[in-house]
Amino acid sequence: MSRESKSLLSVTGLSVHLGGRALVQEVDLRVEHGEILGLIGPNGAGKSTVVKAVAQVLPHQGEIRLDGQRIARLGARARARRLAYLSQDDQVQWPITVAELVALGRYPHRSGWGGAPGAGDLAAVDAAMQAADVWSLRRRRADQLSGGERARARLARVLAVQAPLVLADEPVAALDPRHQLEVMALLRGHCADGGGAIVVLHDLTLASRFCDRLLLLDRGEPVATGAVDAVLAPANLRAVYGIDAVTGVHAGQSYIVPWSLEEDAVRQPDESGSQNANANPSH
Ligand SMILES: Nc1ncnc2c1ncn2[C@@H]1O[C@H](COP(=O)(O)OP(=O)(O)OP(=O)(O)O)[C@@H](O)[C@H]1O
Repeated sequence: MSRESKSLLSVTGLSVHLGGRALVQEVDLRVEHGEILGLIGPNGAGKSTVVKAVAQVLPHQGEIRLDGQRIARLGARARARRLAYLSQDDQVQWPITVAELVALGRYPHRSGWGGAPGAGDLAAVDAAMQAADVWSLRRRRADQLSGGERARARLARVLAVQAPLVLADEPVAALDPRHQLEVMALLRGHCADGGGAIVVLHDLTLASRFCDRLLLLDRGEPVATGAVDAVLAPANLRAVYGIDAVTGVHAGQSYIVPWSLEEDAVRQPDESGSQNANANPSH
């Protein structure tokens, strides 16, 4: 069996052209069962475009396989059961309750795209609302929630699918620190159960804490991919973001905190002993 056929997701030579422009060019990536791949890069780098192409909502070139099967050959229902997509567009347009919004995640499992929900569907919806901490909001109108509440309700809809692969485009952008940690831990839990995820993140601290591997994009092209420490190397942060970062180790795990613009990055270790990336080139 080839390496690709074992991966939960493998993407080869992904390119997206829209409006006469190449938005993404020649991106390769894979997600193994049990793994979070963090997709990072500056604004406009092409992160959402990659995720949308994998979710099959944008035309693209290249090969995308789920557990070795070409995704283009899967029917819409089979695909929707195996891949759940949390888009960056965070609006809820309809005056439905949170419970009804989350139940939309079960449609791929119901007969005839709209048959009555079974006990398994109801249990999945309840579990997803509990996990995303929106149980107490379940009777509230989804279009009247705060940004953070809405983000968790939309995440619950994605969790309710119980798809092996989750594609989450900036799932923590609107969340307070506690809910950010909870959402990342939820995604880790999904992977611990054998699933996998691509998570688009701007927060490099969360990326270093929760992702197994990273893919760094810039201007539509891959700059670095692989182990977190290697991708977040000082040279990459400077080249792509024009920043330097403080790094350290806590509880046996390395972390990173974006610290300064490249121009004023030359600093001495501070009194606490932390060093910036420039002073600690080995990262
Ligand atoms: N429908 C479209 N038609 C033309 N260009 C588009 C379209 N959607 C996005 N783009 C362009 O493609 C590039 C990549 O956009 P994309 O949304 O993938 O970036 P991103 O890395 O997710 O950015 P951000 O961090 O700001 O969300 C940008 O230059 C954007 O303006």
